[in-house]
Amino acid sequence: MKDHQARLIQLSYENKILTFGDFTLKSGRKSPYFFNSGFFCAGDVLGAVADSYAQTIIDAPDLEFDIILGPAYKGIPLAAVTIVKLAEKDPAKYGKMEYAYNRKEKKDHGEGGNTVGGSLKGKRVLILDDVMTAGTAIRESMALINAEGGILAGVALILDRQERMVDYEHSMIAQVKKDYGVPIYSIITLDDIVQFAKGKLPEEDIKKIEDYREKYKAHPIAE
Ligand SMILES: O=C(O)c1cc(=O)[nH]c(=O)n1[C@@H]1O[C@H](COP(=O)(O)O)[C@@H](O)[C@H]1O
Repeated sequence: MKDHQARLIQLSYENKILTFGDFTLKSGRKSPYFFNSGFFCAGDVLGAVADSYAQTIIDAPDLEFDIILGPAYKGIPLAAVTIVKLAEKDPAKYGKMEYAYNRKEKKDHGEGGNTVGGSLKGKRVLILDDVMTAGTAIRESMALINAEGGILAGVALILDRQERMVDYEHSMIAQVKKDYGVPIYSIITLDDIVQFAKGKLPEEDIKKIEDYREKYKAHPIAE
C-alpha cells in the first residue's frame, strides 16, 4: 500500500467512516463492514481523501478526461475538493478544468437542466464516486452522461468492494471495461481493508470479513 492509501484507511477508521459490524447494503447483502463517505466532514479527513483521489488520478497511466462528474449527493463535495487538489498539484493540466454534478430532481426554471457546473456535452467525463458494490449507482451516472451528450472516460472511486454484481458472477468493473473500454480506479479495495483489519480486529471479526469476501467475490467475466 502507498502512504496515502494507508493514511486514508487509518483516518477513515478513526473518523468512523470505515466501521465493522452488521450492515445491510443497497443490494440487500448483509455485510460485516461499511464505508460511509458521508462522514468525510472534518477538514483534515476531507483533505486527505481529496489528496488520495488526486494522487490516484495523476498516477493512473491511461486516464484522459476533460471534466469530473460528482454524482449527487455524496459525490458532489468529493468532486469539488478533488478538482481543487488536482489544480494545486498540476495547475497547468487541471487549473482550468471544471467539475459538474447532477440534481436529484429536474428543475424547469432558471438555468434548467439536470446538471450544475461545467457542461458535459462533447466532453470525456470522469465519474468520481465513493463506493462501488454491485454497480447500480454507477449505472445511473452513465445514463446521465449519455443524456447530457458526454463520453464516459473512466471512473475514480474511494473503495472498490471487489464484489460481483447481483445477477452475475463478475464485477461491474469487468462489465464497464468490456462495454466502454474505460478504466476504473479505486484508492483502496476490500483487500486493503482486510490487511488493515488484521492488526486491529479480533480473529473472529476478520474471519467474518474474509468469509464475506469469499461469498461475493467477483469472478472473471464469462465470454
Ligand atoms: O450499500 C452499499 O453497497 C454500500 C456499501 C458501503 O460500504 N458503502 C456505501 O456507501 N454503500 C452504498 O452503496 C452504493 C454503491 O453500491 P452499488 O450501487 O450496489 O454499487 C454507494 O453509493 C453507497 O450509497
